[in-house]
Amino acid sequence: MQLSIRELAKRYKTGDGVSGINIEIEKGELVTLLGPSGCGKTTVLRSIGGFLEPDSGDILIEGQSVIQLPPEKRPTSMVFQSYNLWSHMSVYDNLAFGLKIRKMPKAEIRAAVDEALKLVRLSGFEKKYPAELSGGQQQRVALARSLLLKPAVLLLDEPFSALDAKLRHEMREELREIQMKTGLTMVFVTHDQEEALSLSDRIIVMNHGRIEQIAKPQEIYDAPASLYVASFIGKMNFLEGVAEEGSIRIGKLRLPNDKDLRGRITAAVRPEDVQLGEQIVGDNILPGKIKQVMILGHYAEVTVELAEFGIIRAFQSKEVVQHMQSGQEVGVCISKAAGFPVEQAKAI
Ligand SMILES: Nc1ncnc2c1ncn2[C@@H]1O[C@H](COP(=O)(O)OP(=O)(O)OP(=O)(O)O)[C@@H](O)[C@H]1O
Repeated sequence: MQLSIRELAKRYKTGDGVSGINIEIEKGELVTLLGPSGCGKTTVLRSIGGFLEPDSGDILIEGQSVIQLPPEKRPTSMVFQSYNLWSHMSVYDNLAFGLKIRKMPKAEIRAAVDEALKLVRLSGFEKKYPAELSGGQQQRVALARSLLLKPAVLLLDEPFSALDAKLRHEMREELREIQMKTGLTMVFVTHDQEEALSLSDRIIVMNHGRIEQIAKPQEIYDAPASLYVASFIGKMNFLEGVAEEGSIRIGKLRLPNDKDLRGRITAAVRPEDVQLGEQIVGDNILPGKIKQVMILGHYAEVTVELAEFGIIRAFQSKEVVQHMQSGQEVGVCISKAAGFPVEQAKAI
């Protein structure tokens, strides 16, 4: 394993912190720590980088414990949201600095800086100063500076959150390219679920200082491990239901139940698993009334008020909703639901 985190715990004086953190990351993986503000992502990342001393637990990189080492002795490098470039130094000097300290010969430094700038698409920017660069360019320089140090694990703390949406998208793609070219292991912190879903090999979803789920993006989306993950990732409907052996009941609808759950549950239903039709009576149909139809490119988001269950949202193709309008009665079918114990709703 490239990076192993074992039973990491850190409690601040305020009582906040993280506990029971166990993570195994393979070489070349890009893993994101995802969760809302205050859930403990930065605490985990800083512990890996050595900027923060955990109360207990161990961190191993390439099989060696690094827990006793200061940040500069660890085989890690951190990219911060705020870039942290030296404003009085040119791009070249910002990049060369760490290598000069390591006493690398001048010619080698030049070659390494050239290569790093090429990787972040900033060849020719050597003589510029940080103030002459855009936010995205400054972040690319910061990234190049970290890459130059050839860390075993690159740590990225919300590196793109200061950038506008378009640039953020571009930077994600560039980071993915860099990962493919270098095969570098990366741990990326974000509170943006879209960023995590589009970037990661695996996502670690955190909540209140604990890990809720570690899985590939598709699995996190299709099979959330808890109601919290279900509510945090993607759009989701929540309906009251009852779980029995082999089935989940939502009113008169019966859906397969693949979990060992019984009794009252909260059923989570993705909008793409809701179908609308003109037929409003039937065994597998819940009656409802359309509240709103919103066309978004090739599909439409339709909001329906169900007689017994309140609001449900459905993603439909544009063709299906062509003749639908607000106030119209519709039949609602659900093809798939995941049940969660009702108590989990309190933990969100
Ligand atoms: N130095 C500190 N002293 C006391 N409490 C702290 C300290 N640093 C963090 N905390 C608290 O610990 C919890 C976890 O913080 P952390 O910064 O790890 O969360 P985060 O998920 O990275 O949040 P954000 O996305 O806002 O950076 C929060 O409740 C925070 O207020």
